Amino acid sequence: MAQKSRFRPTARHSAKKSPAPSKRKKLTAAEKERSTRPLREDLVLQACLEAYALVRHEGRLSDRALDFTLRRKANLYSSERRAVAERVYALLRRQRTVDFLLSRAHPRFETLDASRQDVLRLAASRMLHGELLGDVVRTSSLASSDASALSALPQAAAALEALPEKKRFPIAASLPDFLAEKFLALYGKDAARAAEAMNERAPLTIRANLLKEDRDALAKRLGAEQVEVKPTPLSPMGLHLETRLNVFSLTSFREGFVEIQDEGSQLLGMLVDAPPTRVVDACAGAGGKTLQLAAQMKNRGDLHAMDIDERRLDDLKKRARRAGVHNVRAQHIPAEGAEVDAALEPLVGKADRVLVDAPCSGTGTFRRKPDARYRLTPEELEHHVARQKLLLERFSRMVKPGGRLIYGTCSVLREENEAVIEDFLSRHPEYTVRPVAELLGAELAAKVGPGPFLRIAPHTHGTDGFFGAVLVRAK
Ligand SMILES: C[S@@+](CC[C@H](N)C(=O)[O-])C[C@H]1O[C@@H](n2cnc3c(N)ncnc32)[C@H](O)[C@@H]1O
Repeated sequence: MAQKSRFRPTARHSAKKSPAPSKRKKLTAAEKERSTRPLREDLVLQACLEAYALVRHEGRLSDRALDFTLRRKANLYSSERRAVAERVYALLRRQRTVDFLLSRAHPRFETLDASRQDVLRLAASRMLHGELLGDVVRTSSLASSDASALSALPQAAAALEALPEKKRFPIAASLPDFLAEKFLALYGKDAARAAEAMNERAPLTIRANLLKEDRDALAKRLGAEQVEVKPTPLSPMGLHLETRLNVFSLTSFREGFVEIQDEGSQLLGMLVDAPPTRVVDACAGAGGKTLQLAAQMKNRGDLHAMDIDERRLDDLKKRARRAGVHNVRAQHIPAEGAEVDAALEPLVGKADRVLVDAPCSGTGTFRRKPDARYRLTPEELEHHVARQKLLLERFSRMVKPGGRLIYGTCSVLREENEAVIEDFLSRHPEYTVRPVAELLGAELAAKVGPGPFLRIAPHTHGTDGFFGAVLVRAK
């Protein structure tokens, strides 16, 4: 990034991807007027500052901070709420770049108070995303010395470009140094492209609930709700929403025809290929994949959904009810100690499939959680890896002879993926790798790419980053 072209005026945030109002629903005269009205920039700025400060200075998660702020700002119109979310996310994605540029462009940036710095950060980020200097200055309530710093951003960007690659890349990609190193090692000459794609806005993707109808029927149903969709290129049950809207407000959602799920997550779910017998989803969370597995099982057999987080399991139960899923048994399990063994004992050696969708660094989902990268530390990554190895070991005990163990993460890092599998196989000669191509079918396998594992990422597949491995236990 940080080529001078970044400062060329390109599409504006809301102008670029806002749905055509007429496509969505018939607007009342008042709504029509509001949707075409210019943003009340002072209110938008206040809301951006509040949400951003909650993330940057108080360590809140970005989605929660935005939710919290926007709930309190009930007077904002939907176009303004969208602008707040887009601007805050855009800045979080480019935070390190923006800070570097401002520290070059503004002689006293580091000594300014936090809120003045944040006003400047938001303004610089908008320029970085293609808005015009004049528009940004006019709508940003900047002190005049701060406004002139913005006009020095292109020179600061040139200074960034002139840095040696090892220094430039982490700043340009807006990644912590240790992660940037890992990206370079993993992707080599494609590292910049990989990081760029992780800094793009993610598509809004849904999965058709195949217990009710297939994706073509769902696309028609959504069309009747004035929602434009496009089939996902890889998953046969996915649709990208072309219109930005609140999915929860759709009748199709409330009636259980739709689940929000990234296309990559759907592909990982497909690897389970769950028969209608006994299946365990060991880290089920709120059930994104559990519901997909229930559909694979045609709502028959026993699907054991386990997690240590009771609240997520409560969500799972609600989602299962909405989706018309009847074969799930949600089980809250302890995280550690002898009680874990006792909780799993009845299923030891009994499951045809065990999915371990392990907690991970989330490096594959940075486009949705742009602040996550700044929280991740090398120590935390080590902790994730140790836990992944432990969980794979622990839950593998439930796989019956001839059954399959499916391991997945939403990380792109080898230490959380291939290395965890290698470690497991070194201690378990009774398991062999089943190449994912055999489960996905020739056509899809060709699109997903070579190798025994599922390894997808935003820059290569347009999905979130996911890893999946299928291990078969000898009979
Ligand atoms: C990647 S998330 C799962 C996402 C979920 N499968 C989905 O598709 O929506 C990992 C989950 O592992 C759970 N977890 C963490 N430690 C665990 C443990 N010791 N045993 C079981 N689950 C655990 C977390 O609570 C979290 O819900």
